[in-house]
Amino acid sequence: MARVLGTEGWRLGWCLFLEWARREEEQAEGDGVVAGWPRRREKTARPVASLGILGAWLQPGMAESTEVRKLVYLVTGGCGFLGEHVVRMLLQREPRLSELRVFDLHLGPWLEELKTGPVQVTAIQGDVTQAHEVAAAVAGAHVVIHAAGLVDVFGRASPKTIHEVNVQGTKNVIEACVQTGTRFLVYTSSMEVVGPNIKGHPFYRGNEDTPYEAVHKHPYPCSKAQAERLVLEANGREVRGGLPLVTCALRPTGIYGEGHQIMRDFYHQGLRLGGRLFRAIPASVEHGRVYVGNVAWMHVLVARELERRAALVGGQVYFCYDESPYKSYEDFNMEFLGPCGLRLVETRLLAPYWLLMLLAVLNALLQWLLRPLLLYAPLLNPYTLAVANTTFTVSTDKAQRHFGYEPLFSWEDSRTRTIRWVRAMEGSAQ
Ligand SMILES: NC(=O)C1=CN([C@@H]2O[C@H](COP(=O)(O)OP(=O)(O)OC[C@H]3O[C@@H](n4cnc5c(N)ncnc54)[C@H](O)[C@@H]3O)[C@@H](O)[C@H]2O)C=CC1
Ligand SMILES: C[C@@H](CO)CCC[C@@H](C)[C@H]1CC[C@H]2[C@@H]3[C@H](O)CC4=CC(=O)CC[C@]4(C)[C@H]3CC[C@]12C
Repeated sequence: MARVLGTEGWRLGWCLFLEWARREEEQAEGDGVVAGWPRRREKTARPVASLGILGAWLQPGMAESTEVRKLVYLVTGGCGFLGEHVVRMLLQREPRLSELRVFDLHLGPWLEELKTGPVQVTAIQGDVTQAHEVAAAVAGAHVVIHAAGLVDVFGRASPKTIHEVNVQGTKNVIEACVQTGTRFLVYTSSMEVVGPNIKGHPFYRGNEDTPYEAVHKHPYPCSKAQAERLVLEANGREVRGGLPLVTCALRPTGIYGEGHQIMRDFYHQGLRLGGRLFRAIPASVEHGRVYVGNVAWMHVLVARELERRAALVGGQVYFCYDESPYKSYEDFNMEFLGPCGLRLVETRLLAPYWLLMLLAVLNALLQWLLRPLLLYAPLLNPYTLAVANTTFTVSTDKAQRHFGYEPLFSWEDSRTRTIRWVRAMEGSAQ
């Protein structure tokens, strides 16, 4: 009996010691803050429950992998082209994730298949222009990746709508962070906040510090520039609970990869034209492009590092870059469309720049005339022609220096994946 009691007593003592150690550890993590992260409202189930408290000691690796799952992320625009890649990347590469909230005006059916994994995926159908919807989605999140936006350079939406979604929507996200105590905000900005400007000045292999006269007229770049400014100005604002907000902005150049709608449009246009696309832009005009997987990876990395390197990363902008080659917009597209059976026909003599501009202006005029009857929104308009026809490329290592970014996908990988995706479209939606 004494012996049994002795054993029980030893066990009890050991358990009490472990419990004491656990509480000490939690205490050390801070009051309501786990190493700078606000603690989740509901308590995460302790990972070693099935093994008993000793399990934590018996299987430290296992305990570690589940124990760390305590972060809640929110991705706005999570069902868009980039957003979907960010969502999938977070699930694959953010081991501390416990819940992933995907907020979008239009939810994708593919979200369902993500709901079976270890991370709770919460789909939220909502509108960033509605402050209360945004606040409800942000409440309790540790990190917000704000990728929702109205990407329209074709005149489909009115300038007012573009402003409401891109500027007011971003204001709502910032205010929601401040009100609910969310400390970390990553904003998906765009190269367009810099240029090309309306004067057509080239930006050749520039970086974040390259002087450039950023002059905008078009609603899309105007809205992105305004929204980016708001996000950067919000860095350091006190959020609920008294801690400072940490923000940064990522500026992708032209994103490409699986799911890219404009690539899809070019592919189908080529098929309609008997497997041909016609060169309109001189091959010497370089246009910066970056693979969607690498843009997503940059978001995941910077979101992770916002806390650890708040002083360095907070309030900063980073161009998104990888090993994609510098080429003209059309030549770059041919890297994928060529292997899928399209060819680029040289028409420089047939279509000089003045003629293209004439066509572009005609398109704009037609769009305006037809607006009361129908939406005419072709790819070619004076703005898209100017962007495609002005060199804009970046060469920088700022993201590598500040938060250790290296592209996850090589150029070969990015190319192969994109070609595979285009090939998968063959025969499908033609
Ligand atoms: N596609 C590109 O080449 C580039 C895109 N960007 C930026 O990346 C972000 C994502 O762009 P993409 O994925 O290309 O566009 P996308 O149109 O595929 O995705 C945007 C997502 O935002 C959602 N959204 C739009 N209005 C909303 C609203 N009112 N409330 C909630 N959700 C709303 C859309 O439903 C969509 O799922 C945007 O902020 C865009 O400005 C930046 C540089 C280049
Ligand atoms: C003249 C046409 C003949 O083939 C080619 C027209 C191509 C244009 C539709 C694209 C050329 C450059 C693109 C833009 C650029 O990549 C920068 C962008 C950044 C963003 O944040 C959103 C998208 C875009 C404006 C992108 C849109 C399509 C082009 C204008």
